[in-house]
Amino acid sequence: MRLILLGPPGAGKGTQALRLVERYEIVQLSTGDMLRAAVAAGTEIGLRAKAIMDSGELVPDEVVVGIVADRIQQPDARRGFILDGFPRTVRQAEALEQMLEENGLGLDAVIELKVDEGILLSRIEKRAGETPGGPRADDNAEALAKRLAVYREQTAPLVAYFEARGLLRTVDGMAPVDRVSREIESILDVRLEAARG
Ligand SMILES: Nc1ncnc2c1ncn2[C@@H]1O[C@H](COP(=O)(O)OP(=O)(O)O)[C@@H](O)[C@H]1O
Repeated sequence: MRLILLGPPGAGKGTQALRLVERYEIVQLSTGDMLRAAVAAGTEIGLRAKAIMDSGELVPDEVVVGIVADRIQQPDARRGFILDGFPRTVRQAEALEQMLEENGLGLDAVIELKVDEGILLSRIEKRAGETPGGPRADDNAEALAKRLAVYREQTAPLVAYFEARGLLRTVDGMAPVDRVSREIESILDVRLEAARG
């Protein structure tokens, strides 16, 4: 099972990814988490990425594409993966398509979590208060406004991109967490059945 979770910051991608990881025995590949780990470890990529991330802008495509290309080759990704926070631009989506093709792999689904923008700030404030070790540097109103603008401009076009490829499924991200999970699972179970023939 290989899928993408698409949606604005605060849509619930990370929460849903954790549940799907257990159910389908696949790994969650969150480019945000990987970049934060690079920042914490003080690697060259981390040093380049920190200020960009803190402001809510996107890290350059070639940086994240490189990280993902390495990661999907790891043995634990062989059973499948959930991409959370990637792709975020059409160029990233094209690069993904190419790297999957080179590895003889395809995507099973792209799940769009649709939410009202009005609820995102309060969700992110809630997350900031719950994060062990303190809030993320970009979980504040100013960076969120930037992240939302970037989402609208650069990431939202991916909805049409994946729709055109017959991969897009939209789920109501305003519903309670369990309900969202059930909807995603029923979409994925149908795909798995179809794949089994
Ligand atoms: N695919 C990506 N392309 C470029 N930058 C990324 C990507 N994924 C994560 N980042 C950087 O990391 C930040 C945090 O990402 P993430 O944890 O996915 O946040 P969000 O809560 O907005 O989904 C982004 O604002 C961006 O600076």
